[in-house]
Parts: sequence; structure tokens; C-alpha cells
Amino acid sequence: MVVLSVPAEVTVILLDIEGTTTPIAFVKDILFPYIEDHVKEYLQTHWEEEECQQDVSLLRKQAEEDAHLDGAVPIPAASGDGEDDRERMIQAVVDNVCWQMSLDRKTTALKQLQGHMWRAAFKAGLMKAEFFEDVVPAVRKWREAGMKVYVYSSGSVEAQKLLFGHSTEGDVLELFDGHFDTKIGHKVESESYRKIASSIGCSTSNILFLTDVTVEASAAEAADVHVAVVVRPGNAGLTDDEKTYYRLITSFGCPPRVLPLPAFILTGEGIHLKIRIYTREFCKCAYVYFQNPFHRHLSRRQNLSSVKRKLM
Ligand SMILES: CSCCC(=O)C(=O)COP(=O)(O)O
Ligand SMILES: [Mg+2]
Repeated sequence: MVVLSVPAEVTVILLDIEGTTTPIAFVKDILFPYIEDHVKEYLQTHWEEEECQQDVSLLRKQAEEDAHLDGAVPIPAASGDGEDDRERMIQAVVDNVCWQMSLDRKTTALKQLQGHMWRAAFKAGLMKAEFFEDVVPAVRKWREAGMKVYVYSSGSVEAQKLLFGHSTEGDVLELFDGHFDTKIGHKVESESYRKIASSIGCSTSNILFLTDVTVEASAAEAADVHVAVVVRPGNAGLTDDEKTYYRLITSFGCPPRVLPLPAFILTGEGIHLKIRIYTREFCKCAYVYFQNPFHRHLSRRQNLSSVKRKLM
């Protein structure tokens, strides 16, 4: 196990869900099949409701944008009031949803409908969200240490709140200061992270983003957000370059030994060195060097040398 420091300037932890707080298996084996199994029945039951019609309109708009894609499923506008027309539209929405899900698309339209469908299942106690065992204790510790903790997931804010409000560990929603979804922008776009910082009222460099997806980490890093890639059982593998480049963590947990840290620590595995002595002054430059050992310019390396000298 390797101890990684978090720079003193970090005051906000931004968490991804799938593959970070929650096993991918829970999403792929429980949440998504629920949608595929129930989408037709859901549409038939709720079709006349305003919320359902808004979801369908958003899906139709998305389908228009997707028209050029291979296998895209169009959603026709209503052409009459008849039962046949309604059934034809419902079937088109079902096919569109299943097509999007087969590609694991993260469109706002799909995520909005999914969130509305999961609501009934969570509220009826049919599903309880799962978190890796280190997640809830670590979030509590971070908050005690004065950090703010936010969630940024492709899952809609409503779905996120259902998840954290109905988990195997009870209702832990109050542990989070706020939630962001793709309405603020996609997770692979740097601008989204700037907007999140602005919405929180901090600088991007005050944020540490934890995600399992390196494209998301890269987009966040380009916006000057600190990042660490989360390696969990069941996550997609990383390339050797990714393993070298990114800080990797396998747990949010703090090690049992209490260190005189400027902020707090995460644990992980990888090529990173272990710093035994921390001071607020040295922590940041060492962290920057470890995060990107091969690409930082000389002055960063000089910083590290001075850290090493002080540590020896
Ligand atoms: C309430 S999140 C449900 C999972 C989901 O729909 C999803 O797309 C997760 O994506 P993430 O950005 O959290 O990896
Ligand atoms: Mg994820």
C-alpha cells in the first residue's frame, strides 16, 4: 500500500459514482436491467403524464441529433390520437432506449428517463444502492476534516439522490454538499469542471476529482483540477501508460497510522513513492511530481529534489 498526499489547496472532493463509489456490477447487473425490463410497461403506465412526455420529447430531440449514427433508432412525432399511434411511439421509445443502453450512452435524455424509472423501484425498497465499504467512512472523515464533498456522475441528479438516499448503508444523502450531472456538461469536457468550480464557488485547483475513467480524469486535469484514478474490482483495465501517468487509488480509506498531514490521505498502489514526512509547504510540489512524473517541467523536479533533501 502506498500513501498519497492531497495538496493543501484541495478543499473539495468531487466523486464519480460507477466504478468509483459503486461497483460497476451494481449498475450493469441491477440498475440497467431494471430499465430494460420495465421501460415498456413504464411508458404505457405513465404516457399521459407531463413528466413522461417531457422525457419523450428530450429523447426525440436526442434521436434527431443521433440520426447519422449507425443503428440509430428514430422517435416519430405523434401523427394522430389513435391507440395504434401511441403504441407505435412507445415501441420506438423502447427501441431507442435499448439501443442507447446497448452502447452505454450517457445522454442527458436517457439518464433523465432512467432516473424517473428508478424512483419507484428505490422508493418501494426493490433496490438498494451499493457502495464500496471504504466509501461512507471516508466521506465522513473528509467532512470532519472540513472538506466539501460533491458528486459528479452521468447519472441524473435525481438518480444520484435516489442512490445515496436508499443504500445498503441507509440514507447517506446528507453527507454530500451537492450533485452535478451532464446538465452542466459532459464528463469528458474540461469546460464542465470549470462550470462546477464556478457553481461551488471555488477554483478548479481546489478540487480533487476521483474517477475510474481516464478520459474524464484527463478532461478534469486540463481544467487544472487535481485527479486520481480509482481502481476497483470489476473496473476496466488501464494501459501501462495510464498506470504510469495517473495517480491510482484502490480505496478511499485512510491508513490506520495517523500522519501529520496538511489535509488528509488516500491510499493506492502504483509506482508512487511514499513520503514519510509531510509539511504543508512540501506536500504540494511532491504531489505534482508524482502525479505526472515524466511530463512536468524542470522546476517541478527541482522542487522535488528539495523535498527529497529535506526528507533525508
Ligand atoms: C445514479 S448513477 C447511475 C449510474 C449511471 O447511470 C451512470 O451512467 C454512471 O455513470 P458515472 O458517471 O457515475 O460513471
Ligand atoms: Mg465512473
